[in-house]
Amino acid sequence: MDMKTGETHSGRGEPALEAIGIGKTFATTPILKGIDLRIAPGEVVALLGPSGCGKTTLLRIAAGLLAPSAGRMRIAGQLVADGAHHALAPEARGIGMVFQDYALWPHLNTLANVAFPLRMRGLPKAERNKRAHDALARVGLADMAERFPGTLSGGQQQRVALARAIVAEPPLVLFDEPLSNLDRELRESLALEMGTLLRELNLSAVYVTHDQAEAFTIANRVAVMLGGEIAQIATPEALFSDPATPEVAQFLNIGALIDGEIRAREFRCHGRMVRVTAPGEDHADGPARLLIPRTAIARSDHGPLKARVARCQFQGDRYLLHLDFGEGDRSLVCPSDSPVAQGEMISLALNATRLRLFAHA
Ligand SMILES: Nc1ncnc2c1ncn2[C@@H]1O[C@H](COP(=O)(O)OP(=O)(O)OP(=O)(O)O)[C@@H](O)[C@H]1O
Repeated sequence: MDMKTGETHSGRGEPALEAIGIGKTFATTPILKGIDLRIAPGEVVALLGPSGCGKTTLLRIAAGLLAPSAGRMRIAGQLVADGAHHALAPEARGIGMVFQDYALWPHLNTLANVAFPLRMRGLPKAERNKRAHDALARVGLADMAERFPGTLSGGQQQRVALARAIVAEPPLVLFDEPLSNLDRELRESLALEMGTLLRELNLSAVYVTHDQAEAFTIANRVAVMLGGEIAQIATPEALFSDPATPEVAQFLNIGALIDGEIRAREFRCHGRMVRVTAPGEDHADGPARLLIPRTAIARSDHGPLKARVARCQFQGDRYLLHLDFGEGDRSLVCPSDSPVAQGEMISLALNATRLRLFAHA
């Protein structure tokens, strides 16, 4: 990278980010366990996972705020971390960052805030103002250059933060839960806006969030992180239709997971309320877990699947039946036009192609 202009000369055809076997141990506790991740130029990957799974730690390693204990990382082809011995300083990585709290300077106007990283790199004033104006125009704030952050809405401030992150045309932008401080409604509309903007700008980005809807709205691919590992990385649609493990299905709350066994190509659960032909390829006899996604069931008087109604919830335009399959699993719900008494058994039709079977390890 040219330290004066902040231009990154490493190849744009290289992956925006490449992590190979990244590990991180705090004291004696392994927090990241061999993370492999490759982000193509123009791709947005969300790191999605429960609190403590290591998302922020991985992001901080990419930013250069933490060194890994093991593994290598490249940004746009440039080696930025190699085990615990070599780590390029954050400011030498040429990346953009957007944080939870926007971190805008209250005493600088929008244009000066956006131009700030260029000022740090010693660009002449005319050049940095021109580039800051361009970045503001790209996020749709061309006419707000003179305004101060305190006079902007939360959404506008977030767009200023994005303009500042992209002003030096970084090969990679890191987002650390940028919408998590906002209330739900604003978060949803901003996620939609941010997703559209990231695609239009053709940015390469890592986007950390624990909000599934936000990850699905914003990212091309979502990496589900569980216990310091990437349990699965795929498009949102593929995660839902083909979760790699029961844990991924459970974290994404796709439907009910029922323990049982396969015998002669038939899955049965011990409570005997579920008995279906085992979906997919040949399965060996033995203990297994069946995933019944919410999208696989519908009420039907003569359906093959039986469930007990645990709760009937009135929702204004319909009822939502919370179902119990006899093992205390209440994660399946089914809409209904009419109320059903608690404890009543109902029949369900099944879309067998959507069922998923996991053999017990
Ligand atoms: N500097 C540190 N020293 C010791 N332990 C740490 C340090 N930083 C993080 N951890 C631990 O590493 C684990 C992962 O933290 P991390 O912040 O990466 O999780 P996260 O997935 O981003 O969670 P959240 O969504 O709550 O931010 C946690 O158990 C945390 O307590």
